[in-house]
Amino acid sequence: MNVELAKYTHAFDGISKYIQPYLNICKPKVVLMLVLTAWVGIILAPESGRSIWLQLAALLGIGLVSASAAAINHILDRAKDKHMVRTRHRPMVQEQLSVQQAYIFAFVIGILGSVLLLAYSNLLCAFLTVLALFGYAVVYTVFLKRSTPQNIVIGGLAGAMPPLLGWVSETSAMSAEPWLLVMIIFTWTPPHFWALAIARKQDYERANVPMLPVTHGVHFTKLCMLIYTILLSLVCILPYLINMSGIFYLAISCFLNARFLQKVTFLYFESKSESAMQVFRFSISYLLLLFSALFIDKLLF
Ligand code: HEM
Ligand SMILES: CC(C)=CCC/C(C)=C/CC/C(C)=C/COP(=O)(O)OP(=O)(O)O
Repeated sequence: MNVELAKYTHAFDGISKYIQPYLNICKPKVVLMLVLTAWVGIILAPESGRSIWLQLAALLGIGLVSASAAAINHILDRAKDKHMVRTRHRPMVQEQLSVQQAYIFAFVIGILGSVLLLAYSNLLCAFLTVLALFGYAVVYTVFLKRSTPQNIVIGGLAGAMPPLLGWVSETSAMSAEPWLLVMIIFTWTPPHFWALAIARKQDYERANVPMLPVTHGVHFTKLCMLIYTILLSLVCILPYLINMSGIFYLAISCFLNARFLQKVTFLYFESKSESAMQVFRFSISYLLLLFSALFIDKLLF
C-alpha cells in the first residue's frame, strides 16, 4: 500500500514539475485578475440572454489569450529578466523551458483562446483580444518598455482592455460605458506599477530599462503617482454618475480611493522604500475589491 502511494506521489511530483514552468510563464495571478475584470464587463453589459456556458467560454478565451501574451513577454524579456533580482528565477532565465517549447505553448494557447472567442463570442471580441495581445506582447514589451519612461502608461491600455472585451463578448458592439471601466484600470496602472518600480529601482537600472524612477528620479515618480491616483478617484465616480452602478459601489469606491490616496500621499512625503512595496501590494487588493464591488452592486442591488 505504502509502495503504491509512494509511486503515485512520485508520478504526481513529476507531472507538476513538468507543468509548473508552463504555468509560471502565464503570470497566473495577473491573468486571474484580468479575467475578473472581463467578467465584470460581461455582468455590467445589457442583458443579452447568453447562457452562463457561453460567458464562461468567453472568459476562458480571454484568459488563454492573456496567458499567451504573458508567455511571449517572458520569452522576449528573458535577457533583461536575467539581470533583475525579482525575475532572475523565472523559467526562461533558468532554462527550464527552451525558447521553442515556450513559443509553441504560447502559440497553442493563443490560437485556442482566439478560436473559443470566434466560436462562442464574436469576431469583434476576438479581434480586440488579439489586438490587446499584440499591444502588450509586442508594442509594450519589444518597443515601449525599452525606449520610454511612459512605457507603462501607453502599454497599460492593453492590460486595461478586458472589461471592454467582456462587454463586447456579450453585445457584439462597442459603447461608451465599458470604456469607463477601461479608464479605471488605465489610471490605476501608473500608481500600481511605479510603486513597484520605486522599490525595485536598482533592478531596472541594472537591466537598463528606462522606468520613470530611473530616468526622472523617485520624487518625480511619486508626484506622478499622486496625480494619477487623484485622476483615478475622479474616474471611479463616473460609473455611478451615469447610473451604471449604484450606491453600494460608490461607497466602497470612495473608501478604497480615500485609502489609496492616503497611502500614495504618505509615500510622497516620506523616504522608506518599504512604503512603496506597501502601496504596490495595496494597489492589487484595491483593484480586486473595486471590481468585486462593481460585481456585487450589479448582482445584489
Ligand atoms: C502595463 C501595465 C502593467 C504593468 C507594467 C504591471 C507590472 C506588474 C509587475 C512588474 C508585477 C510584479 C510581478 C512579480 O512580482 O513578478 C505586477 C503584479 C501584479 N499585477 Fe500588474 N502590471 C500592469 C498591469 C496590470 C493589470 C492590467 C492587472 C490586472 C487587471 C495587473 C494585476 C497584477 C497582479 C494581480 C499582480 C500580482 C501578481 C502576483 O502576486 O504574482 N497588473 N504587475
Ligand atoms: C489579451 C490581453 C488582455 C493581454 C494583456 C496581457 C497581460 C498579461 C497584461 C498584464 C500587464 C503586465 C503584468 C505587465 C507587466 O509586464 P512587465 O514585463 O513590465 O513585468 P515583468 O517585469 O514582471 O515581466
